[in-house]
Amino acid sequence: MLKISNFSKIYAGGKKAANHINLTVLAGEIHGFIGHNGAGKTTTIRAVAGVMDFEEGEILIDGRSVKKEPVACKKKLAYIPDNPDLYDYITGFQYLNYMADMFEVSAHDRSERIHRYAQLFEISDSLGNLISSYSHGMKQKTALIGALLHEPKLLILDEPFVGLDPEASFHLKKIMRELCQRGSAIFFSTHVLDVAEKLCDKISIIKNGELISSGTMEEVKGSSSLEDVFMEVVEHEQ
Ligand SMILES: Nc1ncnc2c1ncn2[C@@H]1O[C@H](COP(=O)(O)OP(=O)(O)OP(=O)(O)O)[C@@H](O)[C@H]1O
Repeated sequence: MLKISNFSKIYAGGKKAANHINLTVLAGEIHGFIGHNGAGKTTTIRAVAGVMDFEEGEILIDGRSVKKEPVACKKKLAYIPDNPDLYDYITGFQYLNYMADMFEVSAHDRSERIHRYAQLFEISDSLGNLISSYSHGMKQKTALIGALLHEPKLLILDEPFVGLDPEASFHLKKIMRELCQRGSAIFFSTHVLDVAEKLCDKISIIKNGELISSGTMEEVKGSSSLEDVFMEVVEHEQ
């Protein structure tokens, strides 16, 4: 579903934030992306989501190039940045209908999904209010619902659990598993290693723009904890 080949990114000013990254996420997989602050996670995620240009490499979504077929790729994916900026002066409900229109979600499906997810995330009563009145977590929940409305083939999340209350985190993990069971793929970054260890089928560790470990959870961590392996590779690998 997602194939990153030889991806490199050099920012204006010369910072090489990603260096020849190769990574594949198959349909039905939850793939966690971990690394220290400034390692290159957001850079990679933004390139995959098609919101940042890059000089070298190729990124394919369901076999189509994010560079050559950006619209076809965007139709298949949903992307939530680490700090989602929504439109302040519309209501949550208007925002969700706008997203549903963009992704051509039928009236029946949007109504059922908005209702179901809003109830799960306990924001049904706020959807009629302006987004400017929402807390950070409420904005995040609204962005999540908007991302889920068209059942994306690839869901890309940058630090999805930051700012969510424990109940919402629980529901999000369940939704992520269910989405993958229906054949979608998920690629997400996190600093919460316990969550990554429990939730992910595969894991990739990035350090200073280089992928230093990638594979199934068993391949990457063996019988150790993910935290121990992370500390070891981040401290000792080049
Ligand atoms: N727009 C930019 N211009 C120049 N350098 C940038 C830019 N964005 C990011 N960088 C640099 O690229 C490197 C990777 O940043 P990135 O945001 O991808 O890291 P990250 O792994 O997501 O970090 P964090 O866990 O702190 O969110 C960092 O050294 C950062 O300073």
